[in-house]
This record gives sequence, C-alpha cells and structure tokens, in this order.
Amino acid sequence: MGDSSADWAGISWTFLAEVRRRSPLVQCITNFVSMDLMANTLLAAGASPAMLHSLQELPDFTPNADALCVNVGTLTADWLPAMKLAAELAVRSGRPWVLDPVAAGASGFRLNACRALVGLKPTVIRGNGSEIIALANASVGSTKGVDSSHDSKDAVEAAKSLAQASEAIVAVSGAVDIITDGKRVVGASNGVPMMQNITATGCSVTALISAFVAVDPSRAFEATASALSIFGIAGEIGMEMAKGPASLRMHLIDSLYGLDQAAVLSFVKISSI
Ligand SMILES: Nc1ncnc2c1ncn2[C@@H]1O[C@H](COP(=O)(O)OP(=O)(O)O)[C@@H](O)[C@H]1O
Ligand SMILES: Cc1ncsc1CCOP(=O)(O)O
Ligand SMILES: [Mg+2]
Repeated sequence: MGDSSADWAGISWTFLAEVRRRSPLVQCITNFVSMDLMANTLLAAGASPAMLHSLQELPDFTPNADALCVNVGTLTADWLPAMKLAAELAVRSGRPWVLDPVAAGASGFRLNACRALVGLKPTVIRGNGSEIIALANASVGSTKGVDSSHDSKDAVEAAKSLAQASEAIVAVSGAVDIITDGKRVVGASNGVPMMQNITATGCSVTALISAFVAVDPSRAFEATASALSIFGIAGEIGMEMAKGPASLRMHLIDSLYGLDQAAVLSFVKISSI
C-alpha cells in the first residue's frame, strides 16, 4: 500500500522546483517520433536534454549526464548496443536511468531486447498497460503496437511482480497512472484523455520522470509519481485552451513551463491504491 499520509502535492512541487533550480542534464536515447516533443518537454520543465546515441561518444558523455532515458520505440539491431552500453555506464557512474519499453509485446525481438535492458538495472520502468503486462509475463501479443489495449488498472499485479523481479520502480500510465516499488502502490489521476491522441506523450512523460529522478535518485518512487502528476496537470491546464490534439501539444508545453506552486498544490491527485 502507498503512504496515505504523504504530502504528495508538496513533494511534487519540491521535485519540479528542484528540476528548475538545478536543470539536470538528461541523456535521451529515443525513437525518431519522440525526439522533438521529448526535448521540448524537458526544456519546459527546466531540464537540459541531449539526444546522443553514438556508441563512440557514450564513454565520454554518459557518466557526466545526471540521468539517462532509454526508449526502444523505433528499435533496430544496430541501436541496441548503444542502449546497453549507456545503461551500463549510467549504473557504473551511480546515475539513475529510466526505461520506456515501447510496444514491448509487439515482437520477440523487441521483447528480448527489453528484457535484456531490464536486466541492466533501470531505476524506473514506465510503460502503458499492455507494455508492462508483456514485460512482466514475457509474452508477445495482446498489444496494439505502441498503444495500449489494456486499462492501467489491469496491469497492477504485473507491475508489482515486475518491480519485485527487477528491483525497479514500475509505472503504468493511463487514466490513472499506477506507480509501485513492488510493495507500495499509488495512483496519480491527473491528465486528460486527449493526451493519448498526441504521439510521444508517453515517451515525454518517461523523460520527465528521468529529470525528476535525476534531482533525487534516492526517492525514485516519489519522483516518478510526482512527474506523472505534474505532466497530467500540464495537460489539464493546457486542455482549457486547446481545440484539439495539435493545440493541446502546444498548450501542454506552455502550461508545464508556466506551472506555479499554487496550481501544483491544488491540482495534484496522488493517493494510495
Ligand atoms: N484516459 C486518460 N485520461 C487522462 N490521462 C491519460 C489518459 N490516458 C493517458 N493519459 C496520460 O497520457 C500520457 C501518456 O500516457 P499513455 O498514452 O498511457 O502512454 P503511451 O503513449 O506510452 O501509450 C500520460 O501522462 C498519461 O497519464
Ligand atoms: C508512433 C510510434 N511508433 C514507434 S515509436 C512511436 C511513438 C510512441 O510514442 P508514445 O509511446 O509516447 O505514444
Ligand atoms: Mg509509449
């Protein structure tokens, strides 16, 4: 169970304020679809994104990044060695790293790659319901490509068992975002359904989790729940001005950039499950 007495609103604001104050450097090895929105999400939150994935420069660069985000969205065999080396370098340097197992159940190749990455000790794994179920059960199928065919609440047990097996914090996004360390489970219910109609919102919230974990790796559970809630709040405020997915994309980024303490303290919706 989660800690029902936690001051989640205060915790979430502290993480956002720390990201703005320290501007952590977040290395992203990500898919071609998400690079732009992910970098702009990190900048709007006050972090410093770098989309570097060349195997040759990882030994110089990765140990100096404050966090690493690895996303397998447009995976091919030639990208995998860089993802693995970057994860190893992050762990060796005591830096947190976060895995987004996009479409983990879409093929055996992708599932095996994701399982190998899980073995390299990610600090956090964030996926949608179908991705977390596929990873936890090591099963191909029951997915709709990069989109989920499961409600996040269908994946609570899968998330707990994946967290226990991997020793990572596991987050399942959806109408209610589920966050677990294998024992505690909390739900973050911010956000609007139209966020699903913008490609790379999932990838971008995973990058935001990386920035939040960067400023306090010892509180990865709290950082993950806070990042999901804050991104959802930016979506809620953005939706008040949006006419559809394209303008929501713009207003979400503007709202994340402009979020103030009063809005965070009144909008955060995180509670025990
Ligand atoms: N039905 C919903 N209501 C509110 N927010 C949602 C809903 N579905 C997804 N979100 C939010 O959209 C973002 C992307 O989540 P999701 O679509 O599950 O990821 P992915 O794009 O990886 O499948 C997350 O911040 C999540 O909280
Ligand atoms: C459409 C698409 N195809 C391969 S990666 C990708 C982006 C997926 O982004 P998200 O998981 O955030 O929806
Ligand atoms: Mg995704």
